[in-house]
Amino acid sequence: ATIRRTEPTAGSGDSARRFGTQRVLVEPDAASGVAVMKFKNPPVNSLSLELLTEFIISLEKLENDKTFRGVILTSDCPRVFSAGLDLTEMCGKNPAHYAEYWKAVQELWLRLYLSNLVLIAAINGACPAGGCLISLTCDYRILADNPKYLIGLNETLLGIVAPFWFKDTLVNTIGHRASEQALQLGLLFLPAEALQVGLVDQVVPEDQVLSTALSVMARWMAIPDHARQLTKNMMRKTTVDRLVKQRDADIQNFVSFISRDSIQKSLQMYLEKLKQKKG
Ligand SMILES: CCCCCCC/C=C/C(=O)SCCNC(=O)CCNC(=O)[C@H](O)C(C)(C)COP(=O)(O)OP(=O)(O)OC[C@H]1O[C@@H](n2cnc3c(N)ncnc32)[C@H](O)[C@@H]1OP(=O)(O)O
Repeated sequence: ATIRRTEPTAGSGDSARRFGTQRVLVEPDAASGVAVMKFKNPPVNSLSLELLTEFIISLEKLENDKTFRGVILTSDCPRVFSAGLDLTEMCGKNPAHYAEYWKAVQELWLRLYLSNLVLIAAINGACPAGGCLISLTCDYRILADNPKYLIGLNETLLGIVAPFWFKDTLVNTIGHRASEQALQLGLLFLPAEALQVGLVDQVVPEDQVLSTALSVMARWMAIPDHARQLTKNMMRKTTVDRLVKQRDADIQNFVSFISRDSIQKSLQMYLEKLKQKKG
C-alpha cells in the first residue's frame, strides 16, 4: 500500500492536507496535532489483510511524525464502524495465508494497544468482534446513540473463540466477571448497556460523535506526553508482553484452530447467514 497525499480541503491550508491509502483516509490537523483516521473498506470495513496492512502503515506514519499527538479512529462507511475480522480471510484459505493474516491481526493490536498517541474511538456504527477489539485498544470510546450500533466480542456466536489477548483487553476494560459473561455469551451490547458495563465511556447523539471526540482529545492532550505515555505503558505492558512472549505459538494455535473442518463449517454457515439476511 502506498501513502498518497490528497489536495488540502478548501480554505484549510497545509494543516488539513489529507493523506492515506485506498482503505484508510487520514485527515491530519497539524495546528492541533490531531489526525482523524477513517476506515474506508465498504460495505462494512471488514478487517481484510489489505486494510490491516494499510492501517499499520498509516498509524506508523502518524507515530513517526512528531506533529501528531492524538488520533481519532472512526469509519467512513455508514452505519458500521467495523464488522471485525474479514471472515473470507479465515475461510477456505491455506495455513500459510491464515498465519500471515493472524500475524497482521496481532501486529495491529500490538501497535494500537501500546501506542504513544492518544487514541480515541469515535464509534459511528456497528462494532462487533475485531471492530470492538480496535475500539478497546483506544484510550477512550465514544459511541453513537443508535440502537442498531451494537458493540461486543461476539465470537462465540460464530462458533469460534476470542484469543487470550482479546480477552485480556476486555478484562482490562470492563473487569473479569463482566468479561467472562460477555465472552461466553458473545454479547453484543446496546449503547446504553455498553455505557453501563463500561465498554464505552460516552454515548452521544450520532451527529456529535466526532465533535465529542475532538473535545475529549483536547483534555487528554493537556497532559504532558511523557508522563501520560509512561503511565499508559505501566498499565498495559504486562498484557502486551503476554502475547509478545508467545506470538508464534499464538499464530500456530490460530492456524490449527481455524483449519479444523468444524470451524471452517461454522464460518461458512455464518457467512451464508449474513448473505441470506439480505435476501
Ligand atoms: C484461536 C482464535 C480463533 C479465532 C479468532 C477469533 C477472532 C475473530 C474476530 C472477528 O472479528 S470474526 C468476525 C465477526 N464479525 C461479525 O460477527 C459481524 C458480522 N457482520 C454483521 O453483523 C453485519 O454485517 C453488520 C456489521 C452489523 C452490518 O450489517 P449490514 O446489514 O449493514 O451489512 P450486511 O448485509 O450484514 O453485510 C454487507 C456485506 O458484508 C459482508 N460481511 C459482513 N460482515 C463481514 C465480515 N466480518 N467479514 C467478511 N464479510 C462480511 C456480508 O456478508 C455482506 O456481503 P454481501 O452479501 O454484500 O456479499
